Amino acid sequence: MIRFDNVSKRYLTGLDALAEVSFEIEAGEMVFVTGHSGAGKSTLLKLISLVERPTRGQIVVNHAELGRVRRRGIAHLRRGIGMVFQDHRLLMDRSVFDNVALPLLIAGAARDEIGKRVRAALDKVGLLAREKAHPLTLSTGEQQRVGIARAIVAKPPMIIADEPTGNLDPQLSLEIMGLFAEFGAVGTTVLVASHDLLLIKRLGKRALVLDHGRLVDDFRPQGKAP
Ligand SMILES: Nc1ncnc2c1ncn2[C@@H]1O[C@H](COP(=O)(O)OP(=O)(O)OP(=O)(O)O)[C@@H](O)[C@H]1O
Repeated sequence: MIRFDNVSKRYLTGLDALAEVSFEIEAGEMVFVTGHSGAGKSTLLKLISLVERPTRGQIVVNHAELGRVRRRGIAHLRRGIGMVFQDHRLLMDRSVFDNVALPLLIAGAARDEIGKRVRAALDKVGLLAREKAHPLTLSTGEQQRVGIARAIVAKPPMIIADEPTGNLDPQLSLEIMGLFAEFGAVGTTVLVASHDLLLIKRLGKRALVLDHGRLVDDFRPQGKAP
């Protein structure tokens, strides 16, 4: 779950990237955050993963109040969040398997456990047959799916994704978003930043709309009351 209470973020430049933003996302919900370029979408995700700290307000993520999380606690908090990026940030000199295994290696998982979990994650994104391949030999959509497998391999209670379909064509984008929706359906909280309104509409999910750092709409598809 994620809760923002009156959260504002002013960068050192003096720019208010977020202003008095409040919302709550329950465990297992899939929600989009959308808005124009520069509206504050990435900033909102960075506050959740503690890449940035808010100037004012309170944020609770997976029951942890972030204001109380000190530098030493950040790695622990991030283990509870699977992160997906537009540029997927894969290690190009490692195999698909090794890329997906990374979060488990960092967490100190046992070798046979790693094998089992990596294959389960690759199976979920439809890439089980490509575990030995190198990311450079995969299509852009496949690379993005490796990034998603890496994000879910340690079974985090939450996934956040920043423009995960930014480089993909409409059909692939829909497939990738469909994957995220599946994770939501099994109890994972999913928050996806996207400017693709058409795609968001097709998915029929809740959408937080930012405009110059302000939350101007919390759109819920019909039949899904708060
Ligand atoms: N580290 C920073 N220092 C100063 N200003 C920043 C910093 N990061 C972002 N900004 C500014 O804050 C505002 C919000 O940026 P943010 O990246 O959150 O928007 P966004 O909605 O994700 O945009 P886009 O869709 O273009 O990625 C923008 O005006 C941006 O220039």
